Amino acid sequence: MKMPTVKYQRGDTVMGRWPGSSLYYEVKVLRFDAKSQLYTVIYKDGTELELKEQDIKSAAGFQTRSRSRSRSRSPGRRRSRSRSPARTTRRSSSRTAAVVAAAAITDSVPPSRRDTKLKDTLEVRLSPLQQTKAAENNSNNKHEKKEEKQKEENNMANKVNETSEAKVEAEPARYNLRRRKDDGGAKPAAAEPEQQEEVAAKMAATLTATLSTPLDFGGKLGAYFWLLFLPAWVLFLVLQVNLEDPSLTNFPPPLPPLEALLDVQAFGFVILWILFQAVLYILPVGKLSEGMPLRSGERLKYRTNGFFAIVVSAVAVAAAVYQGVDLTYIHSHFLQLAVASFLISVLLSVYLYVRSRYTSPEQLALGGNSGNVVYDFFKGRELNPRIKDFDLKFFCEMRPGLIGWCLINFAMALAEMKKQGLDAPSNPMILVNLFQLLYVVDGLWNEEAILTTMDLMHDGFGFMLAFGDLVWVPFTYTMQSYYLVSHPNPLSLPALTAIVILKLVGFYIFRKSNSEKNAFRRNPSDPKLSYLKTIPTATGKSLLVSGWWGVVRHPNYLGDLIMALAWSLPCGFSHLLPWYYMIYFIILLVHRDSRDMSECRRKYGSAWDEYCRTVRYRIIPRVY
Ligand SMILES: NC(=O)C1=CN([C@@H]2O[C@H](COP(=O)(O)OP(=O)(O)OC[C@H]3O[C@@H](n4cnc5c(N)ncnc54)[C@H](OP(=O)(O)O)[C@@H]3O)[C@@H](O)[C@H]2O)C=CC1
Ligand SMILES: CC(C)CCC[C@@H](C)[C@H]1CC=C2C3=C(CC[C@@]21C)[C@@]1(C)CC[C@H](O)C(C)(C)[C@@H]1CC3
Repeated sequence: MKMPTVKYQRGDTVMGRWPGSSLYYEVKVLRFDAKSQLYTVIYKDGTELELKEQDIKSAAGFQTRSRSRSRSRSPGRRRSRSRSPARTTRRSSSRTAAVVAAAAITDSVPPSRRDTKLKDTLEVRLSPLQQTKAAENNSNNKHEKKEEKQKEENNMANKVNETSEAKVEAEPARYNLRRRKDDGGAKPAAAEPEQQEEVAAKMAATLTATLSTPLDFGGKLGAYFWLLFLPAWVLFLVLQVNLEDPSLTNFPPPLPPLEALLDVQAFGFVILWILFQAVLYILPVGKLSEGMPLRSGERLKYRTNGFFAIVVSAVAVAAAVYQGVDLTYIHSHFLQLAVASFLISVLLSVYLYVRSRYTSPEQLALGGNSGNVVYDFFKGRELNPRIKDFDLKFFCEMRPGLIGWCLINFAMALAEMKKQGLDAPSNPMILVNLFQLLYVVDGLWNEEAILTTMDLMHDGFGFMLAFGDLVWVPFTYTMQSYYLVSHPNPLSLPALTAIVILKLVGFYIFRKSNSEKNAFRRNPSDPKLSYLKTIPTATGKSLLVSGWWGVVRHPNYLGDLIMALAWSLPCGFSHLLPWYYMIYFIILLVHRDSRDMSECRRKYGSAWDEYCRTVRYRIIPRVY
């Protein structure tokens, strides 16, 4: 059969870009599909992929270009020394992989900038891989005294291979969009040594690309701004909500004297609360869940007993109230409690920053290592800071602030009864309490699912999250209930019913989509998910492209936003303050979405573009 007149013909040997990377490999053209405008090509190892014309280069032109760049050890040059583009001697695979990655990057860089770019890449980005090389050297020297260290380092070298193998196994042989049920015929590429190296090269390319993450949150200047603005904003909100007529025009609000802000007793209560949660966290109750594989291939274990923690906390609070403890103290000392939590979050962030200076590079997050002290302090450097098995980031994100949020809401309900002379909390107060309690309990019940979220997988633990978890969540997410204490807003039955329905719809979307992604990430071949379509990526992970994740790119954000709307509606429209959460949340999620988009584009390359072409909207179908 003759192929239609197209640029490359069947049987042509050309260079095909590996999806998601800048690496070009020698491939043979098998066919061209005029409808999809895709070439089916076959790699030397038998892998078949469908590529677009722009991802293919003529072999002749490519070799000429490669030769002229021979000093940067381009793919072309490597080809002349080994049988396949990424094939090198096994011993030096990791280092070579990194060089391959670095060389590949030069492909996309204009010649004038190539040298500097390559130099930067090698200097700045190779530290974990250099360690791997060091591990190899160490393992050769059997008489070295530092046996422990050697073991550790050898371990790491092995892990690179283990991950590679896992990835090769997971890597589907075709780059196509179809139901996974139909995958029967598609054999995964065999895990041969040279393929491990090839995958290591791909991993290195991905790693190198990801490490060059641009600074976020407005960069270094932005970090200064947020460090000052965030605490000031909390202070502003707390002072406002206490006023008879809270309004954004009351700016600046009357500032209380310093001694009114600092309260030793309030400080003590916050410390006690955190310690109480810490004790519940370390109790050997509940499941030990595995986190997602780290860059080293290791999987950390997390004690996911959050539901147990909130139940015990509720019992303890009920017992305290029964014993006559006046929880309205939380309402009357809200500002002091917020200031105490703020101080604790600052101390924690300083500790986190200092300890991150002594942590090995592979334990750092990919984004918080800019070299600028203020930016790194704000963004967080270490990915999973732990004291023995105690995971600080996981604990702070899921326990004191989150459960504290419910405790504060409950205290606000008591304060409302006291202030308004009611026998029971008002309907709006009950709704806000129940809605937010459901949100927190659900988060704790599905605690394992947080292990596949951005914060746990990608973000370092620094001021932003420490402050977010310990101050922002408990002291600003409670604005609606605080507001209702002194601003009653009676609701009609139809309004109440409509709000409840809205909340349930939002919750359904939120829960279903989060669970779908979590189940898929944990076990991509889960038979229960076999009806879903996926796009394979060069990293070995696939992307869901049907089900909830085929409706919009962040269905979980959509559900969360609908719920946020249902939390503000009970407070009515007289003031902007109870709507603060809704406004903040739109900004947070839109920013988070774009952060995630660029991260995924870097990680998954053309597969991500394909996903975005298939699923066109980000959060709201047909709108955004
Ligand atoms: N109440 C609050 O204050 C906040 C609540 N949230 C909620 O927390 C939850 C988690 O949010 P967040 O961590 O931001 O983001 P997600 O849970 O949406 O996680 C994003 C990650 O999911 C993976 N992913 C993206 N698209 C796909 C796909 N098509 N198929 C498979 N995997 C995909 C990617 O990671 P990879 O491919 O590496 O696995 C991506 O980095 C959300 O429900 C959000 O609404 C978030 C922030 C604040
Ligand atoms: C201070 C900054 C402006 C913003 C800080 C952001 C943090 C407050 C949020 C980042 C991601 C979060 C998540 C939850 C709480 C808020 C923070 C920490 C979450 C634990 C709430 C409960 C949910 O069920 C969840 C899905 C588990 C959430 C995960 C993300």
